Amino acid sequence: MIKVRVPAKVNVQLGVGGLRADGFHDLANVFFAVALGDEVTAAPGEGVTLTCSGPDAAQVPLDDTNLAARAARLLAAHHGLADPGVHLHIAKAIPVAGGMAGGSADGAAALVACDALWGLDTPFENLLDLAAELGSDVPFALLGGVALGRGRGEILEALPVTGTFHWVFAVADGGLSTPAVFRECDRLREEAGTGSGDTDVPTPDAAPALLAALATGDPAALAAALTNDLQSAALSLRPSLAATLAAGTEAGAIGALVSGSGPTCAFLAKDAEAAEALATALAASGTCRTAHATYGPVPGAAIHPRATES
Ligand SMILES: C[C@@](CO)(OP(=O)(O)O)[C@H](O)COP(=O)(O)OP(=O)(O)OC[C@H]1O[C@@H](n2ccc(N)nc2=O)[C@H](O)[C@@H]1O
Ligand SMILES: Nc1ncnc2c1ncn2[C@@H]1O[C@H](COP(=O)(O)OP(=O)(O)O)[C@@H](O)[C@H]1O
Repeated sequence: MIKVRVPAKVNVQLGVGGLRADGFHDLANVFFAVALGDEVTAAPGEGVTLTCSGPDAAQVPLDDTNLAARAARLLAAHHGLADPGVHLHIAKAIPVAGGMAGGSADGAAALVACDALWGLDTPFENLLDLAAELGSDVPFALLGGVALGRGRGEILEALPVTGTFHWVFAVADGGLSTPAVFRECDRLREEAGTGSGDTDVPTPDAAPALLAALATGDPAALAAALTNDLQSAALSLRPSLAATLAAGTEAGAIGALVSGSGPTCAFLAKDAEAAEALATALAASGTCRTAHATYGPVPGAAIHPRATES
């Protein structure tokens, strides 16, 4: 049995370019991996089967659309395995459809777990290519740390970072659909008269102040540099998130933004103690379902050394 831990992400910068002909947007996506994560276990089985546990398990599809199952089948096909056998179990802690790339994390974890279970020893570069076939966010879940994602987010460059940053995530009731939030971003741009195509919208790039804040490990500077071009679209589709962001700021967060396509809201705290107090205040604020204190950056999908047996 192989157990893999995999992190969720927050986008500390999400610069969104225009809509491309292939339906994706070019991004300057600065991913940041946090300790809040899922665990995916791979055990010998017949065919590809799946179970899921955790408070949000009922919202996770257990059919072939699940990114963990798709990852197992893609890896098997890559190696020409005609009859792959694995039972995957997802212990789900990452909010579902929350803008924290939980499905992508499980896809990355399943690639690593099945690779080990089946003794394939696939080179990391090939795993990254398979991950990009599964989804724009999946390669980062393999890499972890902090990275700039270009293209649709799949072309990664690891970024230098110093120290540990402390975060709180306020989990909303219900999710938001990623394609719907990108569509709303395009609609708001059209409405503002700026155009939404890739010839109208400038190609985004990582902000120098953000890169410096990460490299020097300065939480106040990172807080000041947090940006998300999808935030107004997420707020447009879910206006109640404004109250969540305000509650976190009033409770002492030094920075606040919607995580990716939302609706989870992310708050930066000055230290671990401040993060715990902020999570308690947010959970009691009535503006979210629950709140978790966590930290990062942490590594990408990795086999848990003490949970592996043959
Ligand atoms: C917005 C982000 C920010 O990291 O994550 P979430 O907040 O959803 O976790 C990502 O770009 C989500 O990546 P991911 O969830 O892997 O998306 P994919 O499966 O590749 O694409 C789903 C759909 O989202 C839209 N999409 C995604 C990526 C991108 N660069 N441009 C897009 O327009 C497209 O409509 C696409 O059909
Ligand atoms: N392993 C998985 N965990 C969660 N959702 C999954 C998974 N595989 C596929 N999905 C589907 O992907 C959708 C987006 O989920 P998720 O990746 O959690 O959110 P987001 O795209 O906001 O980061 C879910 O609503 C669900 O239908």
